[in-house]
Amino acid sequence: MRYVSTRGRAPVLNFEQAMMTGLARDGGLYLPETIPTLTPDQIAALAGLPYEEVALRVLTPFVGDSFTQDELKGAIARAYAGFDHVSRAPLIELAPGHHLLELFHGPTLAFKDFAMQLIGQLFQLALARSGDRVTILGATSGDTGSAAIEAFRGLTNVDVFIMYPHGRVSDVQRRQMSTPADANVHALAVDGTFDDCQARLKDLFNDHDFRDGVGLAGVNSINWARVMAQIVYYFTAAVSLGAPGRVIDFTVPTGNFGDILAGYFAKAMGLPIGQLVIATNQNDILHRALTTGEYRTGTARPSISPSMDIQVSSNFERALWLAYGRDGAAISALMDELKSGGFPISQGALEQLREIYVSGRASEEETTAMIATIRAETGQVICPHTAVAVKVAREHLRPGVPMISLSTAHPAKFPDAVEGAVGIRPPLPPHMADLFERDERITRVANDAESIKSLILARRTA
Ligand SMILES: Cc1ncc(COP(=O)(O)O)c(C=O)c1O
Ligand SMILES: N[C@@H](CCOP(=O)(O)O)C(=O)O
Repeated sequence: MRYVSTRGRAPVLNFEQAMMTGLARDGGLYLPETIPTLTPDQIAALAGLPYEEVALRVLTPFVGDSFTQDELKGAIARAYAGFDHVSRAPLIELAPGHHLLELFHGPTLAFKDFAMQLIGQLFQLALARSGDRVTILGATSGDTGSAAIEAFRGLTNVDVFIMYPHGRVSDVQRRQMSTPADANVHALAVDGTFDDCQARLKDLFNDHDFRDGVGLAGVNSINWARVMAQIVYYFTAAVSLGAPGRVIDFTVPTGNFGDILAGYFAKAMGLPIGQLVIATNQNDILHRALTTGEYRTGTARPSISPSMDIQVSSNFERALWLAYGRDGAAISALMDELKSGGFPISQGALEQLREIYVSGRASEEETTAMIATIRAETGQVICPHTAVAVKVAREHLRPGVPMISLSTAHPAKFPDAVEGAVGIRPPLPPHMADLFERDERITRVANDAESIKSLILARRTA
């Protein structure tokens, strides 16, 4: 499989190269040149298989010959062995026809573990083969950072620097990043928003001398491997409800657009997904883009679903590339316009996007109310990101078509929001029970590429 950049001017790479490269050298994002498909029989045959086997069958065509089947199979097995649920991604019925896909049974209690645990394994295989050392730089609104630290902590050939917006992640999320004692991981509190962190990340990737000098690698969803790994649970969930024999709808709480893009790829591979519903919180740039046709950024406002406090939605570039007929020059021009505030989406591209995605938003009050409603109706306690999805999903239910809402984080990661809605603080699982007794290690850093660069150069060992 060959991978091409959304901006059309970076080298074409194989899977392993694209994974180790992260951001393309022209500033774009890598995507597979063609989308592999599974026949209805191949999809039907996934029913009842272990998660790991489905992952192997779905991911193999994307990985191509970068890893042998044994290597990939071993990496998948190790990636999911630490999950605390035998199904890895269990599906529970919330109400007749409306299901929750629980994606928080990995070590850091959010859906990020599905991809991060796997790419942690694949990075180790690739680095062992090449003998290289890398410096991973990540930007997080809370969950990617903790998942990355968990996946790469303690490795001798990797340094990990995670930038998060100071004061804008939950206490649990911050402590997940700041308490690991491993010398190779560094939590950086940036004076800014998540969008600032992501922009600084791209600044440093686009500084080719620095990038090459420290062997910069990226594990945000700018890395195609992140999106790819998330395709799998769309298959396991849909097949367990009768796909390919019936159409299934999905609602995805959305910020950086990685998770819902994985849903699009599942659909393009042949999974009969009907609606793909984008659910945003009050930072609703994507909902506004779909409804008005104008993709315009602003400043993210802190919310009770902080992981989705995002205005510049990185993976939307991939969706635009597909909608603009894979025109790298057009995407480069649009991304330049985005730096000065935004752009109108062309009519043709907008029509294509609207054929694939629908959208909705949940205000702060609606999110809180939905946590309370679900608790009252089912006894279930859901996290605020999940509540955003459930609220929007309920507006898109269709008779006879099952709806699956993605439950992207464990409620214990956001105890204040949950307590504000239902008066209880969900307990952390046993492996994190002493999280608030552990020592924290945080470096405060200015929202400035040079300061972040100096810090990395001073701290890295790899
Ligand atoms: C808990 C949670 N839900 C939803 C999202 C949004 O996912 P994406 O950025 O892939 O759109 C995030 C952040 O990525 C998250 O951490
Ligand atoms: N919500 C994310 C933001 C980063 O997204 P990514 O999928 O691009 O890594 C987070 O929790 O950090």
